Amino acid sequence: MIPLSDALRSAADGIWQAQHNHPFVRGLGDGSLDAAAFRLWIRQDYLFLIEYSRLCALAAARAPDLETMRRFAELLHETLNVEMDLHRSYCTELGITEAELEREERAPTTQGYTDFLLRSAAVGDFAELLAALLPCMWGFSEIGTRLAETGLPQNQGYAKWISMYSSREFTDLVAWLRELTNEIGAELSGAARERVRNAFMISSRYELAFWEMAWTRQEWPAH
Ligand SMILES: Cc1ncc(C[n+]2csc(CCO)c2C)c(N)n1
Repeated sequence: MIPLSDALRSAADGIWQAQHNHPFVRGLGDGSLDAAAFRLWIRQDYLFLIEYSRLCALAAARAPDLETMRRFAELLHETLNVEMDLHRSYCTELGITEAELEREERAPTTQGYTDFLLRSAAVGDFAELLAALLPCMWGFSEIGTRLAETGLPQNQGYAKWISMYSSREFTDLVAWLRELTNEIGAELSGAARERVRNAFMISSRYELAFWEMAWTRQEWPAH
C-alpha cells in the first residue's frame, strides 16, 4: 500500500499547488512582497507559534514511545526558544515593538487554525494530532525548498526566511515526521484513516488561508 504521507500529500495536492502559486509565497521568493503584508504575517505567526508550542507539548504527552516523546519535546523547545526568537528579531528589524507584539490579537484565521490544531489533540487520537500538525512543517519545508531552488531574493529578510525553511535540519525534521506518519498509518483502520485524511486536509486549507490572510491584510479593529 502507498505510504500514508504520500497518500495525504496527493489528496491535498490542489491546495498545496495553490500555496506555491499564492502571491504572498511568490512575493517572498522574488523579493517583491510588500513589507506591510510580511509584517502582518509575522505578527500573526508569532501568535500561531505560541499555540503551536502547546500542540507540541500535547504531542509529547501523548507520544506512543520515548523516542517520539523526546523529538516532540525538542520541537517544543526549538519553537519556543529558536523560532519565536527569530520572529522577535524580525519584528525588531521591521519596526514592530515588543509592546505591539504583546497587544496583537489572533485574527479569525489564526484563531480558527490554532483552535483546530488543539481540538485535534484534545479530541482525536495521536494519529489525528500528527496529521493535523504535518502540513505546518511539511508545507513550509516544501515551499522553502522550492523557493531556494529558484535562487534567493535580494531582500535579506526574505532570503533568511527561505534559508531557514530550506535548511538541512528542517528537511530532516520533516522526513522524520513523514516516517512516523507512515509507520502509524500502516496500522490504521479504514475509519481512522479517514479521520486522519480529514485532519490533514483541514490543516492544509488553513495553511493556504494563512497566506491569504496576510496578503489581503485582514486586520481587525482593536476593541
Ligand atoms: C501558519 C504557519 N504554519 C506553519 C509554520 C511552520 N512552523 C511552525 S512551527 C515551526 C518550527 C518549529 O521549530 C515551523 C517551521 C509557521 N511558522 N506558520
